[in-house]
Amino acid sequence: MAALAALLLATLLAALAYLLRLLRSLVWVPHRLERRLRRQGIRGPPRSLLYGNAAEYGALIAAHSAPLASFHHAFVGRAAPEYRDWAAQYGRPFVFWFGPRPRLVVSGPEVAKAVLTDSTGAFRKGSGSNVNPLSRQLLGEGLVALTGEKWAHHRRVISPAFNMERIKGWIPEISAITSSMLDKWEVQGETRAEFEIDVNKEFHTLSADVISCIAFGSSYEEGKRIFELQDEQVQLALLAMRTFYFPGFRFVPTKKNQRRHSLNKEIRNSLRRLIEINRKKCEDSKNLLGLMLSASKTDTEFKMGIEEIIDECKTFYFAGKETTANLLTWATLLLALCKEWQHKARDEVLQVCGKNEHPNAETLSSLKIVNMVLKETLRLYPPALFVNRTVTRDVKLGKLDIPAGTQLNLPIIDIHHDVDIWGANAEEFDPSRFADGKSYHLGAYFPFGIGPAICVGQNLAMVEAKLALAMVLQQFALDVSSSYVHAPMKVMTLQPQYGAQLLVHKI
Ligand code: HEM
Repeated sequence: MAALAALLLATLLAALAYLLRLLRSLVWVPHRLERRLRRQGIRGPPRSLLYGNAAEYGALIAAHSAPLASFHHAFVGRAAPEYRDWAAQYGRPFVFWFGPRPRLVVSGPEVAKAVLTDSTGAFRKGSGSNVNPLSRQLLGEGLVALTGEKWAHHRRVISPAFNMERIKGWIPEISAITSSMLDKWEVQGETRAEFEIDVNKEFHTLSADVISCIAFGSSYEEGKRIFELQDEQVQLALLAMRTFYFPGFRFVPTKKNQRRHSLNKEIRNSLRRLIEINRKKCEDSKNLLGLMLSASKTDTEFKMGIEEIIDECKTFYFAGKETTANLLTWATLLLALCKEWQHKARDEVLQVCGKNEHPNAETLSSLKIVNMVLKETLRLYPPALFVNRTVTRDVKLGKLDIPAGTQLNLPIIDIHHDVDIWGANAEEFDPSRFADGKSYHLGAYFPFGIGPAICVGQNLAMVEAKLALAMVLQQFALDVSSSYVHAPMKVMTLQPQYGAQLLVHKI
C-alpha cells in the first residue's frame, strides 16, 4: 500500500514538474520575450497563446491569393505579404509568432551581414520550423537541420563533393541529361512549329535527375519514388511549420501524423535500398554518397552512421532539386518576357559555343551574359525567400537588444527588392546590374546565404543552371504562353503557382 502511494506521489510530482516546464516554455518565456521586444517599440499582430499568428498569417495569404494582373516583378506583397503588410502596419523591425517563440523580421544589408557572418556563436542556424520535429521529417537531420559540432563535421565530409573542380568534372553528365530533355522537346516540335511546354515540370525532372546522378550515382527513375513522396511531405511540413507544436504531439495518431510517419518510413526505406544498390559503384567514387560511405568506415571523428547518411540524402534530394529547378523556371520565364535579354544571351551562347557544341567547362566560364541573367533572376525571384537564425544569447544588433530565444528572420526577397538598395528600378529585370566590375553590399544580395553556412550546393546550382539555360537558348526561342498566369508563391521555395507555360519553337 505504501509502495503504491509512493508510486502515485512520484507520478504526480513528475506530472507536476512536466506541467510547470510546459507552462514556463509556453507562457512565461514567450511573455518575457514579448515584453522585452515591446519595450523597444517592436510590434506585430496580436498573438494567440497556442497558435501565435498562424490564423492571421493564413488570412494574409488568402487576402493576396489572386494572381497578378500582369507579368511584373513587384510581387513581394503576394509571395511574402508579411514583409509588406505587417511591416507597413507595425513598422520595421516587426515580430510575429508561429508558436511560442517570436520571429523577428529584421531588415537592411548591415544586419544581414552581421548575423550571417557572425563568428561568436550568438546566432545559430535554423529556427522554429527546424525545431518542430514534424517539419524536420522532410529534410531529415541533415546539414540544413544540424548545428554545432555535428554540423561542422558533416559539412567537412560533404563539401569536397561540391568544390568547383569536382563540379566541372560533372559537366558532361549534366549536359547529357539536359540534352535528353531537349530531345524530347524536339520531338514535340516535329509536328508543330511552336508548342506549349510547362518548363517548371521539365526543370524539376532535370534537376532531380542531375542530383540523383552526380550526388548518388543513380538515375531519376531510381529516386523517382523518393521525390514523389517528398512532394507530399512538403505540404505536411508546411502545415506543421505554421501551427503550434505541442511537445509529444507527433506520437498522437491523428490521420496527418500517421501519413507523416508512413511517408517518413517509406522514404527512409527507399533511401536505404538505393544506398545498398549504389554502394559498390559509389565506394570508390568521390561523389556525395561515396564520400559519406567512406566516412562511415573510418574510425575517426569523421565517422557517419547509415542513419545519418540517410538523413543527408533526404536533405540533398530536397535542397538539390527544388531550388535549382525554380531558378531555371524563373530565368526562362523572364527571358521569354524580356526579348531583348533573350537575344543578348542567345547571341552570346552562339558566339561562344556555336550552334551545335554543348558548353564545356571553358566555354561556360565565358558566358558572362547568361551568368548576369541568372544572378538577376536570383535577385528578383530568389528560390529561398529568407534565412532563419536562432539567437542563442542576449545580443545587441545595431540599436536593438535581442533576447536569447528569439528567432531572427532575414528576408532575402525583401532586401533583394528594396528600392533604397537597388534604385528606382528595383522591381525591374535588369541583368546589367551584375555586369563585370559592378559591386554591391554583401548583405544586400545573398540568394545562397553568406558566411560559414552558405549553401554547400551553390557551385552545382550555378553550373547546372548556366549549362541548361545556355543549351535551351542554343536550340529554342521562348515566348510566354497566353495560358501562363503570373502568381509567384512561397511553397518552401518560390514557385509559379499555376506552372510556367512557355511557347517554344526550334531555331
Ligand atoms: C539556386 C539554387 C539554390 C539556392 C538559391 C540555394 C539557397 C540556399 C540558402 C539560402 C541556404 C541557407 C544558407 C544559410 O542558412 O545561411 C542553403 C543551404 C543549403 N543548400 Fe542550397 N540553394 C540552392 C541549391 C542547392 C543545391 C543544388 C544543393 C545540393 C545539391 C543545396 C544544398 C544545400 C544545403 C545542404 C544547405 C545547408 C548548408 C549548411 O547548413 O551547411 N542547395 N541553400
